[in-house]
Amino acid sequence: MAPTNTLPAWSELQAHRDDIAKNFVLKEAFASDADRFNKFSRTFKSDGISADILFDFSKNFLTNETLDLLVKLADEAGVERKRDAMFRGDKINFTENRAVYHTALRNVGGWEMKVEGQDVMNGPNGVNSVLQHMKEFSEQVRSGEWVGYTGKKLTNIVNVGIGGSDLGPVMVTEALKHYGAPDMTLHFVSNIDGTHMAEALKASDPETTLFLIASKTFTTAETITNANTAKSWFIEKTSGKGDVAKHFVALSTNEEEVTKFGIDKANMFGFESWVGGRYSVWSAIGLSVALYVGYDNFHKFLAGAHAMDKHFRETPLRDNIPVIGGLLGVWYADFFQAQTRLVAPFDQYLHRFAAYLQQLSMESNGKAITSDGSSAKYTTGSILFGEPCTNAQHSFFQLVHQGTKLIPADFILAAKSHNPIHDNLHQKMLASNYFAQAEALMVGKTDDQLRAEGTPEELIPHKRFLGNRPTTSILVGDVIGPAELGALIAYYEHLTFVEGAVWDINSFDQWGVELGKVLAKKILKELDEPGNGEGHDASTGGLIGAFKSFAKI
Ligand SMILES: O=P(O)(O)OC[C@H]1O[C@](O)(CO)[C@@H](O)[C@@H]1O
Repeated sequence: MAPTNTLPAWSELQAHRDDIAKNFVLKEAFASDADRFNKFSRTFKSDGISADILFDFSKNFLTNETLDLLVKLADEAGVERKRDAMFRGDKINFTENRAVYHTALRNVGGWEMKVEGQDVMNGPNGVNSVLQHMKEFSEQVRSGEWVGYTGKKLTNIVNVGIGGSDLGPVMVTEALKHYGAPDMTLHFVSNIDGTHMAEALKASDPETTLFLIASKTFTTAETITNANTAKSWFIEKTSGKGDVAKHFVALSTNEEEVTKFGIDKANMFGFESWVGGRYSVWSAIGLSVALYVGYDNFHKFLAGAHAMDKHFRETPLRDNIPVIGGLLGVWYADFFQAQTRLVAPFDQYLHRFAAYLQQLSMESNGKAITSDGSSAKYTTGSILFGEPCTNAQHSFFQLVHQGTKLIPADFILAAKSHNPIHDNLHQKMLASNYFAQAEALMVGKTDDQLRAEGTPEELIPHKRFLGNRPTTSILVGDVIGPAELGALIAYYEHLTFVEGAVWDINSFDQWGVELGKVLAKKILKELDEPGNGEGHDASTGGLIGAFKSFAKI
C-alpha cells in the first residue's frame, strides 16, 4: 500500500490537527454540546456476555470531523480488508508466513475457520479436541481423580514459561482470583534468575506439585533451563521414585522437543503455529487458568473474547469499539507526538493487566518497517505503561497531571466489586477516584480558581493544572468476571491490530527480541572460558571481566 503518511486522509488529519491543537478545549466542547457524552461513547452489548461495557471516548480530542477523518484513514489504509484477511485465515504474518488465528481458539460461536483450506476447529488436533483435553484434564486434577505418584491430589501448580507463555496466564489467574480453587496454589516461574525457580520450589512439595511447561517453541532458553531444573529437583526430592508423567505436562506446538524433554505426548496440550505467543492465553497455554478457575469459567472467558471478536468483525468502523480505540492511538501518536499510553485499571485484581498489555502492544507494534520493507516515515507503537489505581495516583500521576508530556490514559472500572466490604465503601471510594481523575485531567485548575482559594501568588504557577488531558473511561456494568475479562483483553488485541494495520507494519512477528538472545548464548560460553570474551566493545568486555573477577568465575 502507499505509505500511510501519503494517504489523502493523513494530510486532512494534519490540517485538522492544527486547527484542533489551537482551538480545542475539552471542557468547552462539553459546555457547548450537551450530547457529547452520548455522541462519543459506545456500549458493548452481546449475548455472549451478561454485562454491558461502556466505552466513553468523549474525553478525547475528538469532534465529528475527527472521527470522520480517522475512519477515512482506516478505510484508505485497508483496515477492514486486513481484518477480514485475519478472520479468513490468510497468512497476514508475512515475515513468518503464518496465519494469525487466535480468534479460532475462542470461536465458541461455531464460525467456519480454515487455514490453507483445513478446518482448524475440528479433527484430531483441532481447537475443539484440545479444549476437550483441557476440560478433562482440569476436571480430573481439580476433583482429585488425577493424583501424584503417592496418590495425593495435586494442589500446587507451577507454570514454567516466559513472555506470552507466562504473562497471559499470570494476569488472568490474578484477575480471576475470586473464582480460583481455594485449595490450589499457583506459582509462575519465568525469569532465568535462579531465584524465581528456587523460591517456587521452596514453597512446593513434590508429592502435590504439577509442573506445566509452557512454551510455544519449546526451545526458549529460560523455559527449558527452568524446566530441566524443576525436573532434576523433582527426581532428586522423590529419590527417583516420582513419576514425571503424572507431575509434568507440556503446553506447546513442538511435539518433538516435548518428547525429547521426557514428557509423554499424551500429556502434551498442543496448538498451532498460527497462535502468536502474546495471543496464546486462549490456547493450551491457558491450562493454568482452566485448572485454577475451572473449565466452565475458562469457557466463559473464551466466550467473552468471542463476543468482542464478533463486534470487531461485524460492526461498521464508526461504531466499532476497538477500531475507535486503535484510531485514537494513531491520532495521539502521529498527530500529537504522544509517546506513551497509560492504562490504569481501578481494580486490584487487574494488577498485572498493564504488564500483560505491554507485551501485547509493544511486541506487536514496536516496528519501524512497513509491509514493503521500507522505513515508516511516521511514529508507530507507543510505550505502554500502567499500574492499578488508586496506587498509581500516589506514584506517577504527578507527571500525568502536570508534566510536559501528553499521556493519553485509559481508566477501567467495574461497577460492582467482588469484595464490597465495609458496606461497599471501598468500591465507592475507588469509583469516586476513577471519575475524579478523568475529570481533573480534563478540567484542570485555573489561576483564578487558585486565587479565589487564597493561594499565594508565588505558588500559583506550581499549583496550576492546565487540564485538557485526554482519557478513555471503560466501565464494566457488573463485576469483572471471566467473560468481561475476555472481552476486555480482546478489545486491546483488536485495538493493537487496528493501529498496526494503519501503520502498515507486521504486528505479529518479533524479530527484535532475537539479537540479544544470540549474543547471550555466545557470552554464556565465554563466561566459562579464560579472558573477557571475543570481539566485544571495551565496555562489554570490561564488564564481563569485572563480573568474572567479582564472582570469582
Ligand atoms: O512460548 P515460547 O516459545 O517459549 O516463547 C516465549 C516468548 O518469547 C518470545 O518469542 C520473545 O522472546 C515471545 O514472543 C514469546 O511469547
